[in-house]
Amino acid sequence: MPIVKTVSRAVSQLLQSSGCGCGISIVPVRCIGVSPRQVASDASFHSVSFSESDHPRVLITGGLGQLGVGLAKLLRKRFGKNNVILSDIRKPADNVFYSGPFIYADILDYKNLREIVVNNRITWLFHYSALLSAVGEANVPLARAVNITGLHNVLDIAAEHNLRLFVPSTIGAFGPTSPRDPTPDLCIQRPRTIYGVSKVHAELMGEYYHYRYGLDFRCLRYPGIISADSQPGGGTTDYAVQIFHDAIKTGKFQCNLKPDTRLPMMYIDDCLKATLEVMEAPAEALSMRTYNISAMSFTPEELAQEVQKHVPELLVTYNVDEVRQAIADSWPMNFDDRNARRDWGWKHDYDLPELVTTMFSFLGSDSRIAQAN
Ligand SMILES: NC(=O)c1ccc[n+]([C@@H]2O[C@H](COP(=O)([O-])OP(=O)(O)OC[C@H]3O[C@@H](n4cnc5c(N)ncnc54)[C@H](O)[C@@H]3O)[C@@H](O)[C@H]2O)c1
Ligand SMILES: C[C@@H](O)[C@H](N)C(=O)O
Repeated sequence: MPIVKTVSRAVSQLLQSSGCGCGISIVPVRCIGVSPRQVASDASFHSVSFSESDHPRVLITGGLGQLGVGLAKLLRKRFGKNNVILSDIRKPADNVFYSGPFIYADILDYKNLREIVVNNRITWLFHYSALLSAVGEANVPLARAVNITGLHNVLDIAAEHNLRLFVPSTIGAFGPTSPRDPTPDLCIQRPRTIYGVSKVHAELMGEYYHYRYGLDFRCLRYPGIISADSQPGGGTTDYAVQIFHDAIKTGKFQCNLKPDTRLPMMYIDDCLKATLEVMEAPAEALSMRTYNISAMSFTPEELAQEVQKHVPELLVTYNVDEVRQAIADSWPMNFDDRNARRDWGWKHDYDLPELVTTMFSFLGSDSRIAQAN
């Protein structure tokens, strides 16, 4: 394949001329600053860098989903509004459009993505575009394209332009043969969904690019994320957001998982805090490039009991969705995140009671069932 040949030629040229002390048999590939889609002749063109003291120039892909708008808000507070560009293939709501830079970016369009990175002098990329677990099973070809081909585009552009790259992984990157209670960082990963397979692929490709091309790849495996002001995009853990809306609007909630299905979960503020922290962590602190992060773990029954402390009238019934249940039954019940806590000081703020109180105060406790009826 021509690309492979070009890269290997470039690599051997570099090995001969760089004077970096790399041996041929055991290659410390961090010395090799060649990106996979870039020939050696224009490598120097991309070596233009910015002062270390500058704020990063950030691009978020797939930014109009459950997590991206909150991430943009957090990063804009830290780095300045105009240093953070939100992007997606969907049309943004007015409040999002007017809150800071927004741009159309289809991650399947390699040239367009590269143009955005170049024209905006992007230095950090948060790659949020994905099809989640349940919608992925409903459209495998699209999930494969977005989650795998899209990731390849992002990886190549990040390597080529020397970006720091964050790609989220998930509890869904584990499967029925993984230890489930708790699930450590390093263990068997044989997920049975296209979503999970694509996320294991992302973890491995990101780490490979890190060791092979020196890409500054960072990855967290998120639990199911719970947020008040954004809707989940078609996952297995969506019930844990929907229950709050239904409790307030109708006082009735039909859960699509069995009452005793235990899954790791996290409030969005903790998730976004961890994301910024791992991106800001000094490289020397990171003994790994992919970390589990954990906060709490509960079943639908336990969540319903906590919600009923705020809305005692809430009626919960169960109508199990076989696809989602099978997925949930293959996922971790508890996540072991000791490495994140040790390496870069990860610490969550929200346990189940604080999560539920915060969700209700956000959603407006005075609009609860009593008023809705
Ligand atoms: N929300 C969670 O509970 C959770 C948990 C673990 C991991 N994650 C990961 O975090 C990331 C963000 O999750 P989310 O919940 O915001 O997802 P989401 O499904 O809500 O949003 C994904 C976004 O990707 C966009 N997208 C789809 N195809 C695209 C394309 N071709 N080009 C550009 N954008 C495209 C969609 O328009 C959508 O806005 C994902 O990678 C997801 O796997 C999320
Ligand atoms: C867990 C996570 O990856 C997502 N919320 C899903 O259920 O698919």
